[in-house]
Amino acid sequence: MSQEKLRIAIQKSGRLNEDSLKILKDAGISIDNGKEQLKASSRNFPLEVMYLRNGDIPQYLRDGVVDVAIIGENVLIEKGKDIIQGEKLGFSKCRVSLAVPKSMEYNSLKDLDGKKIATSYPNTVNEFLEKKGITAELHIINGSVEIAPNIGLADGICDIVSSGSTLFKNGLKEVEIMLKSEAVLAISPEISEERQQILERLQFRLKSVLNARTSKYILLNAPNENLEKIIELLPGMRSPTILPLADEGWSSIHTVINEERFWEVIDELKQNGAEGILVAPIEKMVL
Ligand SMILES: Nc1ncnc2c1ncn2[C@@H]1O[C@H](COP(=O)(O)OP(=O)(O)OP(=O)(O)O)[C@@H](O)[C@H]1O
Ligand SMILES: O=P(O)(O)OC[C@H]1O[C@H](OP(=O)(O)OP(=O)(O)O)[C@H](O)[C@@H]1O
Ligand SMILES: [Mg+2]
Repeated sequence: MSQEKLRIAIQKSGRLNEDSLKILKDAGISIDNGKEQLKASSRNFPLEVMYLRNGDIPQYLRDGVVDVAIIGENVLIEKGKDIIQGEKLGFSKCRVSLAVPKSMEYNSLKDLDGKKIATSYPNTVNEFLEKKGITAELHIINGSVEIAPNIGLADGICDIVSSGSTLFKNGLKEVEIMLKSEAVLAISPEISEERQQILERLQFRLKSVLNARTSKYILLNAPNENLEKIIELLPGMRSPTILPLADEGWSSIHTVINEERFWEVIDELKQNGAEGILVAPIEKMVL
């Protein structure tokens, strides 16, 4: 058996670190030591983990120093257009937006023409404004961007927004959403054939975890005369399992459903006489 290992970059500390390690753990990959060491190995999967700064990861992928990474999509858009983007991982959801002081009258992007914008995402802002025919002067800063208008450094900002509370606390309002982002798997264009095969095994596991995270196992009892209508509402993986109840005229229905879809159809299920509805989490889901 080959000794080859897939080298994955995970953010050393910050918003992506915990969820990245969690998704690997849920995929059955145990990583041996803490992140005090910058490198760690898995004992049950051919994976070597490198803990790096998120912002540095695109360069490591480009150089082929790491094969794959978990990184914010926004960072790939800013400085990793040549990096292959894989699965979206469903966490660290945010947007990259333009914001201005609450007191500024803002009607359209034209109001930013000739203005100063502070940001850590110069390429993203330039590309966005260029497409819209707006010219602005950029001030590139690496953190605490939201403070820039208050200290007279800029007229507006472009930064990450999630709950909006940082903007609010700094007296800013979000005026344009430039892009939406979440954590993604990023793949080096230099990945070797052998490591590509390990990557495919990793992707298969991650997909099973992601499918399971968004799905629920549901069980309910329903009167037989409404079975057809209920089955229509709950298509399941292939089709639902129907078992007769000891109580004549009733059946138990078992199926898998996307959680969002469940909330959409719950009222209709009840209207059709569904009772004793149980919703259970799924640990892995292989399609
Ligand atoms: N408030 C937020 N809510 C949700 N996701 C966020 C938020 N802020 C940042 N992110 C996402 O998490 C990623 C990492 O953000 P974080 O602030 O931890 O690192 P950083 O300081 O940008 O990078 P580095 O690791 O280079 O220090 C961002 O690129 C973005 O995709
Ligand atoms: O809309 P909100 O929920 O307030 O989130 C947005 C804030 O979160 C991020 O900063 P972070 O907390 O990661 O601090 P950092 O600047 O040290 O990276 C981002 O840079 C914004 O400032
Ligand atoms: Mg941050």
